[in-house]
Amino acid sequence: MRLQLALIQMDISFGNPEANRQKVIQKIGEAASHKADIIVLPELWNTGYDLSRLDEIADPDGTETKTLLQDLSKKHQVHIVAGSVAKKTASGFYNTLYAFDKQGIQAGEYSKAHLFGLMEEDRYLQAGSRPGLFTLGDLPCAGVICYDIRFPEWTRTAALSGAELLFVPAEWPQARLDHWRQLLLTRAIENQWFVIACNRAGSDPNNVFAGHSLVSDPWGKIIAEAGSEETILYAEIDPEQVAEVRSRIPIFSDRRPELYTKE
Ligand SMILES: O=C(O)CCC(=O)C(=O)O
Repeated sequence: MRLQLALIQMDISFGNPEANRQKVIQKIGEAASHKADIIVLPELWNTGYDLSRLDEIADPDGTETKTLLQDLSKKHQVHIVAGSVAKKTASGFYNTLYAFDKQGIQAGEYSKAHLFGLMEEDRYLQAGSRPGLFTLGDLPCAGVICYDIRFPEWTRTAALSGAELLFVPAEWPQARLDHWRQLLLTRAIENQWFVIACNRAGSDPNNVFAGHSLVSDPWGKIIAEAGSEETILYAEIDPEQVAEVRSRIPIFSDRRPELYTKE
C-alpha cells in the first residue's frame, strides 16, 4: 500500500511557542486536507534555538505538545511524527521527538542523543540515551534528530532493530546544505530504508536555515525535495520497496560484526 507523506518545512518564530503552535495547527490542517497518511514537523518547532530562555518557554514534561498532537492526529485521522520540542523536566531540558498514530495514541518518544556544540546544545540541554523506535500502524519506524545523522553507528543500530522508515526532524543551517543532502542519502543507501527528513526554513538571530527537506527511497533516489522557502513537501512512498532493495543487495546478512569491534 502506497503512503502519502507531508513534511511541514516551516519557519519558526524565535522563542514564541504560542505563535508556533498556531502555525502548526494551521499547517497540519492543510496537510491533512491533502490526504496525508503521515505528517512530519521539524526540530524544536515550539521554541527554535532560543536556548537561554528555556526555563520560561520549554514545554513542562512535553504535556502541552502531547495534548495538542494527540488531539490533532485523532481529529484528522493521520499519523504525526511531531518533530521535536524543547521539553522541561526535573532533570533538565531535552530536545524531544514525539510520534502519534491516527487514533491519537502516542507511539514514540525520543530525546536527541548527540548534542550539537556549535549551537550550544551541550550548554543548555541534556542528551537522551535511548533509541527512537516506534510503530505507526504496522510500519516499523525510527527517529533521530538533526546532528544525530552524523553518527552512522546510531542509525545502523536503529536499522538493526528493524526500522524501515527513518524520520529526521532538523534545524540544519544553510552553510552545510551539502553535508545535509549527502549524509541523508548515504544513511538511506547504507541502511536500505526510507529517509524522511524535515528541516525548517527561515532564519534566527544566529543562523540561516537550509530548508531542502527531502524524502529518499531505500536505493538512495530522491523522491521529493523542497527548496529553501517555507512549504509543505508532499511525497508518495511504497514501504514494500525496503524488502525488495534488501533482497537485491543483502548487506544485513553479509555484515561481519566480529570485525567491527574497535570500541
Ligand atoms: O551537523 C550539522 O552540521 C548541523 C547540526 C544541527 O544544526 C543540529 O543538530 O541542530
